[in-house]
Amino acid sequence: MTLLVHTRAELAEARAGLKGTVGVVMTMGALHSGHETLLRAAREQADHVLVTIFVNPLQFGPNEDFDRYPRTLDADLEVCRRAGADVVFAPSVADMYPDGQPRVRLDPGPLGAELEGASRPGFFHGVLTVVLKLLQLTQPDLTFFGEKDYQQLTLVRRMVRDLDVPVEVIGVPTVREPDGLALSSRNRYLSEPERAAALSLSAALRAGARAADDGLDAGAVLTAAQAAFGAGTPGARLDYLVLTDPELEPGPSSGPARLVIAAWVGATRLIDNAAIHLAPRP
Ligand SMILES: Nc1ncnc2c1ncn2[C@@H]1O[C@H](COP(=O)(O)OP(=O)(O)OP(=O)(O)O)[C@@H](O)[C@H]1O
Ligand SMILES: CC(C)(CO)[C@@H](O)C(=O)[O-]
Ligand code: BAL
Repeated sequence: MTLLVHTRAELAEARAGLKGTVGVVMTMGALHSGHETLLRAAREQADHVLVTIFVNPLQFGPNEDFDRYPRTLDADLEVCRRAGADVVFAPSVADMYPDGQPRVRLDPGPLGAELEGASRPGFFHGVLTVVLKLLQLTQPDLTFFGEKDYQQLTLVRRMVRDLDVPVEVIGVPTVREPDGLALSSRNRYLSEPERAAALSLSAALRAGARAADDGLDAGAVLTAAQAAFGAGTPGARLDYLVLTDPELEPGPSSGPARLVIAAWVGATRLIDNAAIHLAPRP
């Protein structure tokens, strides 16, 4: 049985009833198979699964999609039930921020101003603040984050390490549509032609990974990825396409690397990333 709770008091009571290890999956709802994979990973690795569903106003910029973000609680509960979640915590904004917007917010450090943080100022302050609050409220042993939001996963890991938060962060590989598009709640915004244009992101990542597998160097990997992006169905506008090391520090010239991409498709901003293995330099 899946118990739905809305308030802190209800959550505290439900949490006290969970004996054994607890895995928490944080979401903004509009659940899809990517979320379901996180829930199933939690189901396998923890005795109990607690899901949070909260569209966090703190991480949205003034011109972003907070108001229009899909809210589909009934369908989300069905997904949670199917995946065997024990508790769903779906607070209101007033439940989460009873004193209004918090004046104290977590500083994500320099990486918080790069990539997603450069395009969405204040985004990671809002994300890390709500993640820490939800960790405090739910007290998990394990918490699961998708690699699709790779910079978010990296910063959550860093926060947990830097602030000694007693939880294990588990990264879950990106779930994709058969044609390569990374599942994302924002895919719901896409029209049919935009859906076709959105494939430019994953095509760029695939081309970059192929170039690295062929032994090409970092510069050529990036060039191959840019060319594949440009050759996709018109309609996607690149925000960034960057080759970094696995910690999102500036690009390595050999060994493990990460190709990260963000693009606008119409009014929708999508992100994706892939692991790249650069050949050893001669
Ligand atoms: N395709 C996916 N594969 C694996 N994990 C995912 C995928 N999509 C989302 N997640 C993870 O689910 C968690 C909740 O994400 P969220 O509710 O923001 O969904 P989303 O699809 O990323 O939404 P949005 O479209 O707003 O970015 C995050 O840890 C996120 O990385
Ligand atoms: C981690 C999160 C639930 C915080 O609001 C959100 O950023 C998300 O869904 O990835
Ligand atoms: N999926 C990460 C949360 C956000 O884009 O707002």
